[in-house]
Amino acid sequence: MVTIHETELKEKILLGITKAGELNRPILVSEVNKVEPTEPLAFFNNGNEAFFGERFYWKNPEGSLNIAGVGIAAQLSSEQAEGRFSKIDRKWKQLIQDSIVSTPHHAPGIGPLMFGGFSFDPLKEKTALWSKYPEALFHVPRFMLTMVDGDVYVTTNVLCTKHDDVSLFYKVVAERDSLLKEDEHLAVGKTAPLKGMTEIKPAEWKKSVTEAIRQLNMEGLLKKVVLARELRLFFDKKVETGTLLQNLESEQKTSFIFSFESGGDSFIGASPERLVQKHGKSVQSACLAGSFPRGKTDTEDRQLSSQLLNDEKNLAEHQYVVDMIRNALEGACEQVKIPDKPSLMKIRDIQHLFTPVEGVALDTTSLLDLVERLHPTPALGGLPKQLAVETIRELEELDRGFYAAPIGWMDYAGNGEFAVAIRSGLIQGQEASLFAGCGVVANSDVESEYVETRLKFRPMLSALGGTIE
Ligand SMILES: C=C(O[C@H]1C=CC=C(C(=O)O)[C@@H]1O)C(=O)O
Ligand SMILES: [Mg+2]
Repeated sequence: MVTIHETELKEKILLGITKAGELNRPILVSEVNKVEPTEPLAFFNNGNEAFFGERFYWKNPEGSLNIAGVGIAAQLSSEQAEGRFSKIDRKWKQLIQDSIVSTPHHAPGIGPLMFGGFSFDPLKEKTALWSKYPEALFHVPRFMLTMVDGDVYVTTNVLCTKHDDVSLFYKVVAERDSLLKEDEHLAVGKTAPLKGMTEIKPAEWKKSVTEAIRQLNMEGLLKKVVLARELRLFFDKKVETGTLLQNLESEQKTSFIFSFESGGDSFIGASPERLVQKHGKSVQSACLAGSFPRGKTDTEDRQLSSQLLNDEKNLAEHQYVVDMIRNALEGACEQVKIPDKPSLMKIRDIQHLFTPVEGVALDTTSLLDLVERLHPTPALGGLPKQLAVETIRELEELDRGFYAAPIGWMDYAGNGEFAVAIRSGLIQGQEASLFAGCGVVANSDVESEYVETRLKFRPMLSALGGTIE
């Protein structure tokens, strides 16, 4: 049980209500309290009854930052295709500019923060699958538990309007107390039994890969295109997302673990791929493309690793990503440092070619500028960017929604981090869709690409109690 001895929130909310009247717009009031160690996943689970559909969850691969958001104080969204990144950036800056923030604690990820993401391609025709997720969607949580390097903080965010009164304070404190006083039971065990699964149109998918290979061999501009497909799962009961997150955490220890709820659906994943992190001026990104299976024994695994590091097709697939990320960041950074050769990232179900990227941002560069420049990298779209996205729009049957797009957070100081939402799935009650794609280049082989996508379904499928060869 966590107790917060309230000091200033009431005063600040009353101030917020007055300011909202003066400026004639809602004012965000935010307070941070340090609390006894509490698991963010337990806090997330405590919100299951009262706040289902209004939560998010985030854990970085290093395990140094773990955030759970419950409830929605404010929502920022965009249905526009053009300028959606800068629109969200502007809306966030406006909200923060007038806000009243009360905190003696300063670190990326505590205090007012928005969590959410963007769709992969706003110009792709939409299906019912992603009806709960617009082209850009961010939530400022009502309550947020952040664990930073082992210390735990609760942020309370209240959006005050001129019509509110002091009862708002009592309501918020009662909600927060009930969230924090719940028995912090960690969900353990199994998710709902898996009843069946269907690969969505695998033959059509292979045909589009064949067509992409044909186009890549035409001596045109297109160098690489990433094509993805869907696996639909059916369960006996509603999937417990808290349990799913716990399974992902224990099975995918070095990945970003994320969940973002909207209107009753949950978009969840264990992504190994950082799109970009910005802390102050320091920028980190990563190139992750080129894949081989893991070996069954150490010897076989080492053999596969050395083959991957020397495989021409995978090295080409990887190099396109390195070149594009260098280009994208050079316009927004003073310095960009990238090693000459890739190393390996080995995760439970697969191994990848990996090149880390470091930069120093220009003073004028915001995190969402970097996201816009990078999305989609050739690990998710292809090369050249525009042509690859158009090719995907035409050849791929899947409505990607938030799959393969940026997901993450940005705080009031402009710090934040976005992962690429791969190894992910959309949970819809008793059903789920998992997504996996692969980088197709001129000398790709259709059958091997198909097998590669099967490997990429595994992290989510295993955490949901399924298997695929
Ligand atoms: C598009 C996906 O993976 C990307 C990231 C790493 C390796 C990839 C590859 O080797 O094809 C993909 O570019 C996915 O997992 O759905
Ligand atoms: Mg590949």
